[in-house]
Amino acid sequence: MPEAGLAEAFGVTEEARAKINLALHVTGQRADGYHLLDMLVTFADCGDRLGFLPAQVDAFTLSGRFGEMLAGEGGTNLVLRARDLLREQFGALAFPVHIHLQKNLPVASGIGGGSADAAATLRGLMRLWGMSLPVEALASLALKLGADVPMCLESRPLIARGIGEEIEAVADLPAFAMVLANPLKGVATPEVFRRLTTKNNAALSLATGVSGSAGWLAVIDAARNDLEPPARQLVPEIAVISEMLQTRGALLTRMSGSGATCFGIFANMAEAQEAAAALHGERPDWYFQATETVSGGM
Ligand SMILES: C[C@](O)(CO)[C@H](O)COP(=O)(O)OP(=O)(O)OC[C@H]1O[C@@H](n2ccc(N)nc2=O)[C@H](O)[C@@H]1O
Ligand SMILES: Nc1ncnc2c1ncn2[C@@H]1O[C@H](COP(=O)(O)OP(=O)(O)OP(=O)(O)O)[C@@H](O)[C@H]1O
Repeated sequence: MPEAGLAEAFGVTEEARAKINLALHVTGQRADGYHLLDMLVTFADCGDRLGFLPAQVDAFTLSGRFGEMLAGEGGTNLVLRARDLLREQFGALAFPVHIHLQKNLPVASGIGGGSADAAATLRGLMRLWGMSLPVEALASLALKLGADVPMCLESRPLIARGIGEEIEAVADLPAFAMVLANPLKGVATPEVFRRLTTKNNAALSLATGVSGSAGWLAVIDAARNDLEPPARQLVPEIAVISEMLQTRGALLTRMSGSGATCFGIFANMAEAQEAAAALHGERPDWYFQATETVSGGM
């Protein structure tokens, strides 16, 4: 469904922006097996889109380049899990709803598509149902849906610690011109964590007073994604696609989340768009998307 169509057909619409882990350090492990992380995160101005409409009975429909991939998953879709969890809070006042998901982001790709969809569902349904939850209650409900969901509720530049629930906004992170690149091989997050050999790495080092794109680029460049080496073992195409981004002029490339999506930061949007078009020409069967990330002062 085209964007205008979604807005016309559904009274309430929400964007589910792609989450980009600019840096991800694994700093420890909790007793329950979850890993402690220290992350610098931003969000792209591209993503999935959701529409919400009152209905006689609950309904869920899908469209978009990757919609088919989720068609057989029924009630396990994070959108429906988010709806059901929120409904438990509001009871009979949470009337039946038709939710439409335009799935534009690759699935299981390290840019938090499912988490962003779940967060957008929480936001959209609270608007449709005309209800809200206290901030802490909403954050803990989000965390039940996945470690990335609390930060996707924010969808602006932030530092996240713990397993992602300790969130601090980063007001001075600038927007970046970026290309997202994915070889369309899904990566199972637990498998990447399982392959980690070192779990007590140094925390992120963020000097105070960093400013401007060049300053932040240097900070990001000095950091890492500790999940990248184990993900590269699982998906050799990650090395290939990173090199393709560099060859097309990226100033910095890195993998996001547990992969396999890699991002390249470019000097400006014109260069990012040109690179994405050239990369698409090289590998039309892969995913390349030029995008501008949101700035902290949005
Ligand atoms: C890698 C990140 O994408 C970084 O933003 C997230 O930490 C993963 O977030 P997510 O996809 O929402 O992850 P969840 O659905 O909560 O967890 C999936 C699985 O990944 C592993 N997992 C996840 C997060 C974490 N901090 N430590 C882990 O070990 C666990 O085996 C967990 O069962
Ligand atoms: N709405 C949804 N969109 C994408 N995946 C979903 C959705 N609902 C359930 N899933 C399931 O969740 C799993 C993870 O998908 P998702 O796209 O969120 O991964 P990811 O981008 O690697 O996330 P993260 O960066 O948070 O690790 C997939 O295996 C998929 O089957």
